[in-house]
Amino acid sequence: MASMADMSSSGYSYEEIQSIATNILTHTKHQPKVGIICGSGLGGLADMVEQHDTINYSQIPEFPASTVPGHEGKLVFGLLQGKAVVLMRGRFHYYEGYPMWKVAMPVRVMKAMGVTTLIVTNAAGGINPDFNTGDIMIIKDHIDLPGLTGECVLIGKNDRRFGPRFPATVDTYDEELRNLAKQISVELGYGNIMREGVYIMIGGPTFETVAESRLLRTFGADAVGMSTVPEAVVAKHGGLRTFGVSLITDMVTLDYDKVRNTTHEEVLEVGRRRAGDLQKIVSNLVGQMTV
Ligand SMILES: O=P(O)(O)O[C@H]1O[C@H](CO)[C@@H](O)[C@H]1O
Ligand code: HPA
Repeated sequence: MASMADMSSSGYSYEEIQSIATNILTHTKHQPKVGIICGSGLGGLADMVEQHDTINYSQIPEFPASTVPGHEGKLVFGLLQGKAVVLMRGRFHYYEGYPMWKVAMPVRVMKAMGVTTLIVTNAAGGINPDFNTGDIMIIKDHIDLPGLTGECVLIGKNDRRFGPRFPATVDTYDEELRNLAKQISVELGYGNIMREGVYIMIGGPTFETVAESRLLRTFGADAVGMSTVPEAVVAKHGGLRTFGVSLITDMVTLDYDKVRNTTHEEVLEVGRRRAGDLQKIVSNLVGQMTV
């Protein structure tokens, strides 16, 4: 694949994406319909997958490498609650040095493999003062801060086979799936920690200053993270149904008298404690959704 896209281009061609997908499918007996991208420390969902085939990213030509602790760098195919899924145990982030298109390129590969529904999970900082560490937030909407400032994942030449030049994004997160997830959460006894809100993406890797957190709050954001939005935008562009969910792993500092440092270790630690709850909700959602 000598002509593969480089850092300066707008991404892999349609044919290149098809070829990557075809290559990956030779490693598995499954034909996934649901794609799941696991957030920091949230890869344990893969352990619930039955009859699994696991492929390291390093085995896949043209796939980026995971460089962040809590992101293992594996594709896991198998059955989750009886549904054929593919999980990314490890996602790519802009702050790792990847161009935006490369961060989200696995979503196009998933679609080329036959995926019609995308589930994105992440660890996020709580901005809404009514939230608590350990809460689970269904993403109702997002703010693409990099996109608004000129780093939209869809910048570059548009191939209509991927989607339209000017996609609407108002309904990126499927209402039916959000409602089903809320119902499942209540049934599982998680009603008291379940939230719904707006996720804002920052470029990272710095955690926010107090002034920045205050700014993000005035924008109307409930939670902040460094991922998810490029993936969801590419999914919407490609006509995939999307569901997003955040585990609130820390609360951002909005008060100069209560300054505290957020660390990635803390994010992973909360993930270790609460990932099981998120996994139960997501696996039940997959089990009950129509595909
Ligand atoms: O969004 P995910 O991949 O869950 O990870 C979140 O956790 C990391 C910071 O601790 C950042 O990468 C942030 O985006
Ligand atoms: N800020 C940004 N990204 C994050 C945070 C945060 O507080 N927690 C987890 N990911």
